[in-house]
Amino acid sequence: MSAIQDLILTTIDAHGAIEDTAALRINGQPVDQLQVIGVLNSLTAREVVSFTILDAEYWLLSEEGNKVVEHGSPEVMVFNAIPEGEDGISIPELQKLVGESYKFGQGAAFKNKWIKKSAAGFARATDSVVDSTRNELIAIRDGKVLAEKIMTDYKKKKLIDKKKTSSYNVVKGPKFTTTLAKEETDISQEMILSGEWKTAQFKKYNFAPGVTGVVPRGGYLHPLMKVREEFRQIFLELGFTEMPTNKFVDSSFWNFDALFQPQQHPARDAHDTFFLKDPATDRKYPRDYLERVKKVHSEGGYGSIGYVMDWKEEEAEKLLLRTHTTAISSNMLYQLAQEKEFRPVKYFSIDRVFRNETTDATHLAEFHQLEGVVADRGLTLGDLIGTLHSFFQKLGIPKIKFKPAFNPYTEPSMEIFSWHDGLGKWVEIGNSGMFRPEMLRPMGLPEDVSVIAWGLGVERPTMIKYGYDDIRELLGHKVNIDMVQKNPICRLDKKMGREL
Ligand SMILES: N[C@@H](Cc1ccccc1)C(=O)O
Repeated sequence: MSAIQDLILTTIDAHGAIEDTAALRINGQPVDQLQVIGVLNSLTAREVVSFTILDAEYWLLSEEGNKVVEHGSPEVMVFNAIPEGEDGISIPELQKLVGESYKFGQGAAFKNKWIKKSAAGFARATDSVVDSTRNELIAIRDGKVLAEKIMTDYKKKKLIDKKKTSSYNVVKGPKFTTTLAKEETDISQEMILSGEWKTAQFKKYNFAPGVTGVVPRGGYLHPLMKVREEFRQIFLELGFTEMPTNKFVDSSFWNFDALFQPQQHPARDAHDTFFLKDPATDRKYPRDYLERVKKVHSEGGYGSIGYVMDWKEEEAEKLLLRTHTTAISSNMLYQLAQEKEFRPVKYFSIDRVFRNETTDATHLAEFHQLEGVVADRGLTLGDLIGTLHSFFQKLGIPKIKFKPAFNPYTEPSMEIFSWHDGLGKWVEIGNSGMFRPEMLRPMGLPEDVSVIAWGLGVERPTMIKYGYDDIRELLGHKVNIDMVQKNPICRLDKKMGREL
């Protein structure tokens, strides 16, 4: 409860009413009446008190009036500046002594017969004077109201100003109490969980005409969409073309087999991958390409011995929710290989992928991946490292390092780590490598063409940027709207409306 509300309620309790709130004091200081009316309005709405407005006027010294109190009135200043005796003082000297007030003070002092002309200029015409203006202004400052004529005269001379105030007369309302329960505005999750809502008192809705509520905020971009757009801009600036990412469902063929991922690989287990029940299979892949993929898996080729195991189309035709965006890359590279003449490409994609994970604060069964693919003649691991450096530089991650890793479809492979200032350690942010000939040659890409590629999750940088510590909040309905508003998106494009 506010100190003012407390004071109002206890005063009424002790005296039955408050005659004039102007008399209220906290620590000896008068209480701000603007705060008083705020409290009174809310207490009145709850019928705890009712009040009437007391309008009052009071006088205040102007800046000029305060100067008179401090230095004396101009005519007294002029009188005091003239030395005793008949000779008096020269006008320029007197002007210099009195300063600004001279012009006004000299006339008044002369009119009052306090000073007279002398040989030098002016001499005193009386022994002493009384500064009644100053005395009266002091009285006004201390709250006295003098005769109307005097007041209007000083007002005309701009020595005093009239001010208006409001204070209040307060009496008990029908529901008067000194122990006022806190009123809740909204029911919260915590109140529901604790059961507090059962006894809590809620503020009444105010349907009074002309009362407007808070305009609900809405229409903001999801943090993931913002980060996705930032990534997209970086790729576009680097001259990359976006791959179409419009299907979540693909066959195991494009998601695994085309990438030379062995059919016995644990990732192809239902524990890790979501397979479809109905339809469960699809054979939308070229037969001749399928034959070449089958061959490289089971028998090898292009300098590889393959996996020396049976390869079954029944595994390849299984439909699944794509487990990585590399399924899109394999499709696009195959299409590129079918063009009459090879042309270098730089592709990227940013989209959702799915894995059969137990969800917790850092894992979800669906998340977003960002992928880059560059195909050209004569690319080396140095190109991959250099491209990643410039890419992460643009992303605002200047410190990266690589660690040798293994992927069925890349050789060499490198995990990408970035230095995390907040955590004070290196964190894994992605994976990369050079696609293997066992993947590229069956597609029909020329022997001297190499493809470098990398992929990273979108959620982790988004969580860091927008202050989430639970990934489930990011993809659930509990959007941290304040964080979203603090980070307005720079650009919007039509494509962004597609998802989420
Ligand atoms: N597909 C890999 C990332 C990757 C992409 C391209 C090349 C190498 C690795 C993953 O899901 O982690």
